[in-house]
Amino acid sequence: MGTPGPPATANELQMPRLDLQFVYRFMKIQKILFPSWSSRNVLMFLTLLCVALMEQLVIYQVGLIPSQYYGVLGNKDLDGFKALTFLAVVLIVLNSTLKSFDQFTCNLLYVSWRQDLTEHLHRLYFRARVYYTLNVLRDDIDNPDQRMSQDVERFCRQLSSMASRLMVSPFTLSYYTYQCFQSTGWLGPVSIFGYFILGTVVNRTLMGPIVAKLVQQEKLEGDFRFKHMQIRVNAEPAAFYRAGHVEHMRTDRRLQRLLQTQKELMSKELWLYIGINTFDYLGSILSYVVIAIPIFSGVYGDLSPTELSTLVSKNAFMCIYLINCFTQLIDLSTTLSDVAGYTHRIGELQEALLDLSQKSQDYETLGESEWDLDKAPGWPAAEAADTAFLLERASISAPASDKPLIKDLTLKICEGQSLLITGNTGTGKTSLLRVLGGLWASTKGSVQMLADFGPHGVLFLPQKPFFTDGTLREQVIYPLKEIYPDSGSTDDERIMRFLELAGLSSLVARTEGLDQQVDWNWYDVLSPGEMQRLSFARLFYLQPKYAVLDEATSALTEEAESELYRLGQQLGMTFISVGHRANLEKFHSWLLKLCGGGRWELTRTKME
Ligand SMILES: Nc1ncnc2c1ncn2[C@@H]1O[C@H](COP(=O)(O)OP(=O)(O)OP(=O)(O)O)[C@@H](O)[C@H]1O
Repeated sequence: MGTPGPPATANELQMPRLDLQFVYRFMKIQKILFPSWSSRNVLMFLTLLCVALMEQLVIYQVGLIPSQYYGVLGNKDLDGFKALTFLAVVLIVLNSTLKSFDQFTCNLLYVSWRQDLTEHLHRLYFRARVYYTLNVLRDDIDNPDQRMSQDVERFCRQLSSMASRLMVSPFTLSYYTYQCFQSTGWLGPVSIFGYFILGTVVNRTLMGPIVAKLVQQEKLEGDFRFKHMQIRVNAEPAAFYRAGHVEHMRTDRRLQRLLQTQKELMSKELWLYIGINTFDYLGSILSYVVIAIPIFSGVYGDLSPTELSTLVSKNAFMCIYLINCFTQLIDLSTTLSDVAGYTHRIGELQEALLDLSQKSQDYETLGESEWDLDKAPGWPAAEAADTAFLLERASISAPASDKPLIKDLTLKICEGQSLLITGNTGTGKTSLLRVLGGLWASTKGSVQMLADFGPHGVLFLPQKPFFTDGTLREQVIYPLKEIYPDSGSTDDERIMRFLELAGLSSLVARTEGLDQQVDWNWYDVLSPGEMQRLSFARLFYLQPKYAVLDEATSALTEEAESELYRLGQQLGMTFISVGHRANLEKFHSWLLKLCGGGRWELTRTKME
């Protein structure tokens, strides 16, 4: 096993472009959006296609109406006029209904795509401990949260806005190419296609730098949001430091960087807009150029001026329609460059997540089901293991460091043989727990966890207490889900008893019961000592056989600390604790002292 470190990825060196990698990533995302032929999204996509085609048919009919008015008005045909007006009103109502339905289906498709893509990324992100590795140990993927929230949202929105225009284009293009060919021969379609290819090449060149800039802009957008998040989460310490001024300056600096990049993006987009508009307007005279060539080369030499102008008008109509189809596609260039930027950001994240979840599966022993109902407290426990951890000549280093924190540690942690880990700051106490918990791999030797995670197995209380959003009950039973075996009053009694034992009876009054939804952030309203007590209430409720505690009582008095450890012992827990106070020794059989530079000493303690 090697130390997990940031693997050197080619992504860091590559500028995101409109290239093959974009196509590859785009197709991979499409597989998530359209998982099978019978999927909901395919059905919605087909509905959208039908609506868009019907819309085109109706638009064509509406386009013919003005010329028919000339006929009925010229002939003073009142009945014809009434019938035509009725038809026009019906067609216009039909057209606006279809257009609105088109928009509605696009919006539904956007929501459905967003749901599928975000849920897919969530599945990978929350699998095993991928979220930890990605956020803490890898630095090549910036702001995964921004990618899963805003980037996915914008990608799906832009893609859905392109969808209906893009999907009808093969049909309209084929139809009008045929019509254009009928009226102008091969010259019309060939020159229009040539013009479109030229426009595409020019636009693609102009879009290249936009994609890279957009990716950079989204990164800075994520950094800016993160800064605000940092202030929000740390508002109290910041206020103690009177940090408003300095944080104002730093937050503004991030904003400036973001806005500067946005301006650069806009100036790059300016060139693309110039390209698109030039192409649009040049296209409108292209139809006359197409007609002019045979006229000046004498093909229509024998036609009278009237016949010639009729021919010109007919040909121009078909050419303009065909050119219009192409310009609509070219107009999508700005949207496409946005989609390409988001595709790269989401694609990079997806690749990193797949890579990490693949690796974590290789040495993953914890299945999600292990936190399920059948292992909850009060439920018949599976045969518990006598040994929790077995380390053989294990060496540990911090990520991306070759200096060992611990060298050649051989250790067996068995039931009833509690272990206290001490040592100076930075000697690797928490790192050892990270290796025991499977967050880090050892650099040498082997580390085995022989007991399961969870109730009746091993439970970790990290140095920073962790609380989820939700009720007091959800904090206590965490990370079990809502279902628990002794539901109703039996479970309530247990929770109340453990809260009382942890010295938190008053908290129940504050939250007005176990199941009252609170709208506060638990970190803001609980003192550090209360947070540690609540973590212990959780520990008592879950009753693991082995409790791994990382300075879990550092904010409490020695008496409170002893009391909580004593209760834990009475509940039959074996402790693996990191702590500094001599007071703790009496609850442990072994003392592992980390001396720095990889050295360690393992001795027996004098238990009470
Ligand atoms: N994610 C990380 N990336 C790189 N280095 C890290 C990381 N986490 C910890 N370290 C480094 O590893 C060393 C050991 O850290 P560790 O958290 O194990 O210390 P500790 O002994 O628990 O200290 P303390 O008593 O302050 O809690 C420290 O020098 C720390 O800076």
